Amino acid sequence: MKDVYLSIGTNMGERYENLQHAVALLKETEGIKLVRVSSVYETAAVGYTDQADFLNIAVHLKTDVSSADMLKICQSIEQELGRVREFRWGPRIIDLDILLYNQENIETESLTVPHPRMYERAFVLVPLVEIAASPFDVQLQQAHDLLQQMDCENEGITLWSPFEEFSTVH
Ligand SMILES: Nc1ncnc2c1ncn2[C@@H]1O[C@H](COP(=O)(O)OP(=O)(O)OP(=O)(O)O)[C@@H](O)[C@H]1O
Ligand SMILES: Nc1nc2c(c(=O)[nH]1)N=C(CO)CN2
Repeated sequence: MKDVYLSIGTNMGERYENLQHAVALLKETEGIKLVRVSSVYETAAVGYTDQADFLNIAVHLKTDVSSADMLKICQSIEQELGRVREFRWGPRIIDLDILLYNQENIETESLTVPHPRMYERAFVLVPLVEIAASPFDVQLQQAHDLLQQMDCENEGITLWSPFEEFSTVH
């Protein structure tokens, strides 16, 4: 089975419930095994900054679903939760991004993996490194190294709910 890492973010409505809902839908999806969910982090908006703070998590999955189908699953969960795409980097009920897919480099019209902006985003790297499985995975090692070079306090990242609390709810 392939190791896949996703980033999930939300800054509209009941943010914590949105995360729980998205994780529950992933768990219910045939062919996906949920390995680990990170703690929940509250993070200041990056990119377009004049919007509410986000809650962000990372999840580790094992699956034989192809990367193209994984993207479709992410998009269908976004739709199920009622995401309306207003503008790039704007507020959203839920956003699921594929960070890493089995250490592969993927470049298609609809999918770029590793996610092109993940290595500059502390809101992605902090939860990802928390649940990172293998020290031998070059991409995860790179995430870890880059995070160490960042000053996370300046990035406005705080622990909102620890891993144990989140993972016992569902
Ligand atoms: N690794 C990836 N994970 C998810 N979507 C991706 C990825 N690579 C490319 N995409 C494409 O990006 C498109 C736009 O995604 P989305 O609306 O979530 O962007 P965004 O969240 O506003 O910005 P960002 O990509 O910087 O997080 C999707 O339709 C999808 O085809
Ligand atoms: N803190 C934070 N900022 C963001 C996020 C996010 O998930 N968290 N997602 C964005 C769209 O990709 C843009 N900015």
